Amino acid sequence: MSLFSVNRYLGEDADRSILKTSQSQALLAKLQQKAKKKQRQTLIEQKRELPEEQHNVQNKRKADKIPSQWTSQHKKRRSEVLPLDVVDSEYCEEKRNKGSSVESLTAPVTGCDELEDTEGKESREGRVKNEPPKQPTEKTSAPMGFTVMGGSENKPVQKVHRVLPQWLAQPDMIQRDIKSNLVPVPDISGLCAALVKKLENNGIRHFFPVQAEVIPAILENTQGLLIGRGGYKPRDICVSAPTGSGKTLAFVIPITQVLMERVVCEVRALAVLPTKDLAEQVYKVFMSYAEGTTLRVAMLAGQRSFAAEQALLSEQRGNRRRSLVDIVVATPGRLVDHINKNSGLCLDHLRFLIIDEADRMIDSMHQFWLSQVAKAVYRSERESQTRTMSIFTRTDPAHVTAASLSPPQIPLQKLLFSATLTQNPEKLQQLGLYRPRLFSSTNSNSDNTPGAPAHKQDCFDFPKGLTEYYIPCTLSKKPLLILHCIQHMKLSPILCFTNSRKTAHRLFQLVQLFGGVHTAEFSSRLSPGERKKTLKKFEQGKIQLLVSTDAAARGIDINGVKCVVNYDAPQYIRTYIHRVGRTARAGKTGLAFTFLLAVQEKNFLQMVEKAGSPGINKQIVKPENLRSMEAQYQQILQELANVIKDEKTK
Ligand SMILES: Nc1ncnc2c1ncn2[C@@H]1O[C@H](COP(=O)(O)OP(=O)(O)OP(=O)(O)O)[C@@H](O)[C@H]1O
Repeated sequence: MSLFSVNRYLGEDADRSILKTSQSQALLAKLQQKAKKKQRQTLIEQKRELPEEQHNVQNKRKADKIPSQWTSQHKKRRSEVLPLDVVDSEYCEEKRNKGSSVESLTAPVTGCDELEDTEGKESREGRVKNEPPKQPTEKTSAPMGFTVMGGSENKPVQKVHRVLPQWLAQPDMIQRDIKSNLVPVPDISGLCAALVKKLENNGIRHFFPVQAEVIPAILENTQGLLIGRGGYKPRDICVSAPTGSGKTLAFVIPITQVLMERVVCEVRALAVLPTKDLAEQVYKVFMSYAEGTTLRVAMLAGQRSFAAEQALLSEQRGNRRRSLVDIVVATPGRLVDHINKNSGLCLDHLRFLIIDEADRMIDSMHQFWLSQVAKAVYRSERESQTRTMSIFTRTDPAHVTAASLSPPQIPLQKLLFSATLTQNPEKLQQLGLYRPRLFSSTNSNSDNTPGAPAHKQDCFDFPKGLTEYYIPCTLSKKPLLILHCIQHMKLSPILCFTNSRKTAHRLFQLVQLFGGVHTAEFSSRLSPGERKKTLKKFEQGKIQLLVSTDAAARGIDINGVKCVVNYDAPQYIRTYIHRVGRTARAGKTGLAFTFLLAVQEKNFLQMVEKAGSPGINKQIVKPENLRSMEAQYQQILQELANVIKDEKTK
């Protein structure tokens, strides 16, 4: 028997399953009622058959007003007819329903005592007032009048609404429309002239909305020796803004600004990204703004040998270790390697931990990379003092008290960025955020009161300049459709996504055999060097169709993608958002097409609508528009079969 129950919000799917459960429970209740009715009928029939002698005993007792008692003989006989609990409760109920005197039958039976407390009493009073007998309620008739210990009860499952904590329910809002909310760079205070000049040289005279909000928020907590204002620990910052909205500069600029004032070189900023390609991209941005300053940046993503990376990190001078970098950009696996192998990466002075593509990084939390970083950051005081002569101490995060803040501290501030940041507090909790502050371009809570239930699932923002379409099609027509997009709809350059490496390769081969279209593939089949070259060619407009796996779906900033095509419909909404987000970046416009099979249409459209898409338009491509290519297509399919065969033998 459960003493209490905890109702948990399990997402919309759970709600649906609750609905299903209540439906099945209703069905069960109906069946139980039917069974009960049948039992009652049997009972009545059996009662009629009770021996004359027993009726006489009962009648005699009633007449003499003998306190109602079951004689052992009576009990025995009743139990011979039906099991005791069934007989007693049903029989009592039957009697009561008929409005007859039930005292003689109910009094000695414990299960019926319970009934007496509630319904039985009422019915007697009712009879005194000559009121008509009441119909038994659900409670009295339920299960035979006895409280079933440990049994399953037919209670409807309570629907639990999601309730967000205040910081998630009430974010600092970021304007969605980039173009009409540009903020001139000099309007943001706290940036030195050199950095403003560098921004200008890079063609940046205005900040995008996310940058205008987040840069001051990061700068406001940093003074002098990097201790929070008034000695307090700065709040962690989470940023959820659309793809291509400029999140990278939102952390690169303030971090560069803060660290430019440092005296001693130590690792003070660590940016963690899920893939090598993304790490390299962020590394390049840091490098471009660190150029001309004394700041040093290193990348730990396995692009070089471990020893080469190690040499970048620190050098030994006598018995002292000297850091050679201020900013480290890393992938989780390589980072953990360096921490565990004690390669010279010292995180004692780490001030900023940037987690880009945060939702993906949370998913990879099973790799325990964050706990390894935390271990390296909060090493015991004694241990760290033997290695570095520091005036700072760093203690494990705990409650903030006057005592805990009295020695100088280097606070560690976490900065999370994503276009699809989860709003699941349980997932975010894994990051151990300190008084987090959310900047978001969507408010998923329709009711703005703090703690009010949010009924929607995670809802995301789409780039303003993006127009979404879907094209209903059949499996065999997909290759012709992509060619139609290039040759007749003139949509190139197209970034085309497939769900697997194999499909990407086959489609690439097929389009090549067709001829007339400059095509390339982008997947883990290629080495990092080849991938880099391919992206460069695509950016230069030398490739009309780039067929890619999801390797290029997240975070990759490719200039001039006019159109994204989902050759295979993505299974998850986050994948869709990141794929289509490779176009319509930095306030520009872009098109996204998704090829949908008839069986996929309903679910896919529902998924996109639920995620907050402003609308996805239907684009029909008539079969006659593809007919001119069909004969060649059939011929090429045969050629392709031979190419595949050759490939396999090789
Ligand atoms: N203030 C600005 N002015 C002009 N261009 C900008 C500005 N800020 C960023 N950009 C450009 O916008 C593009 C997108 O920026 P960025 O890659 O940072 O987007 P993002 O929000 O990180 O996207 P994603 O979520 O897809 O990773 C980049 O090419 C960047 O150079």
